[in-house]
Amino acid sequence: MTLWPGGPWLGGTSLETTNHWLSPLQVPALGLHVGGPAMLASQKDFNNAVSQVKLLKEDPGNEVKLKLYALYKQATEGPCNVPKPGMLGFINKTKWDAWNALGSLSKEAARQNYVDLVSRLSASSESPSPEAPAADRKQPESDSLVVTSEDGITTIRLNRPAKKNALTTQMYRDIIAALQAASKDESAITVLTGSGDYYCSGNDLTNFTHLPAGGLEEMARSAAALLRDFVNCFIDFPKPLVAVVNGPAVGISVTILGLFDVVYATDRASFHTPFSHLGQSPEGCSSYTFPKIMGSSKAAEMLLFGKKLTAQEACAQGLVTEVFPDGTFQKEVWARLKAYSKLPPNAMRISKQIIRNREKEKLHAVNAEESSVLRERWQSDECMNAIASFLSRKVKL
Ligand SMILES: CCCC/C=C/CC(=O)SCCNC(=O)CCNC(=O)[C@H](O)C(C)(C)COP(=O)(O)OP(=O)(O)OC[C@H]1O[C@@H](n2cnc3c(N)ncnc32)[C@H](O)[C@@H]1OP(=O)(O)O
Repeated sequence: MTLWPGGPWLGGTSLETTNHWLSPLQVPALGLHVGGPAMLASQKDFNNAVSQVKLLKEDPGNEVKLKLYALYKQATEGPCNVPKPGMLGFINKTKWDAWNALGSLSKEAARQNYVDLVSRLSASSESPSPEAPAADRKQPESDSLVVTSEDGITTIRLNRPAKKNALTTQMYRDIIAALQAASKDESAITVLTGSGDYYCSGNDLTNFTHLPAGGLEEMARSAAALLRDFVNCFIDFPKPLVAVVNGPAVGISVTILGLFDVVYATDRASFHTPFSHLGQSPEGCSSYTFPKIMGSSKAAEMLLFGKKLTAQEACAQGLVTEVFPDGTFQKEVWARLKAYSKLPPNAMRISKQIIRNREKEKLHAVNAEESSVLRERWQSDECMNAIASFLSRKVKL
């Protein structure tokens, strides 16, 4: 099926005509409503993305063009409220379905998703080769992250055991780079794990103490942008992604587990999302994935009240795939992963795509919204006081 046949309606499939992808109504003079949370893409970002689409070197394929179309319509006109085309207008109907599927997604979130999608397309069309061998991998900027590739498995290891593997700003950036490299390398499976007795104690709370020249507002803006980019990488990661949870997990290291394909945990692990205690709100798409995984009331107990789950409880709730005795955890898990890594990699990728793809746009929208809400939270007294209490050693979770 081609959704973009040559013809007056949509233009052809060649890249010279990509400026017609959005032309059922001809791209209007973009006099769009701008509003909503300030951190979402600006009108200018959106206009730039619309121009950038026309410069893509590779045709992104019909499925992606359909997404671009739907997001464009939602961003410029809001939810689909035009009558459904009849069966004979097959292309119109397919496009209508794509737009309609975005439901009540706000114009601002659609605009952000459009900008994110174009930026991902631009990045991938600029990448020099689809396969970056492990030897060419750019090593992380600091020792706090160690990336290795062996036996068909790329392992990203948080390596700051003295600080319970708390995530510094540089570590978020390094993880993003490591995931981007892993998505293109020869490995079949990618693993995230930690060094020492903790898996990860979440965001390094001292990240909030390095105030840039623009003050608190600028700090919150850039942290929200980093958070959004970080979580987007997990949403889009194309290969099987496995968390090897070697000890307690806190905050964002727990919430993103909903974006992993498999989660193995030692029986020493615990899972803690103390957002209210910290004056913060959920991220990592957990406001969407947790209720789906464990039901809304169990999710609320974790995300609103900060209930800490044992590994067995997390497994019973579906957040963890399997729990292993601590004494044999590493041996058992790695033996299993090595066996899985020998399975045909393309089949695993394609199966993951089928399982995850229809959720992706939703997850991007959730991520944009959560990041936007957190940007405000990080500037609140509740959050500032909680962080100050931790840093002055008055409170430990
Ligand atoms: C830009 C994107 C932002 C995304 C936002 C995400 C939100 C979150 O992730 S919220 C979760 C934030 N995490 C926490 O609140 C955990 C705070 N840490 C603790 O409560 C405790 O340290 C612990 C329960 C994790 C461990 O307690 P334990 O007694 O075993 O060890 P400690 O002596 O406290 O820790 C050793 C050492 O590590 C430092 N540290 C631990 N966690 C953090 C952290 N999250 N941020 C900064 N520093 C941390 C702790 O201060 C100790 O340091 P010193 O040895 O120098 O005192």
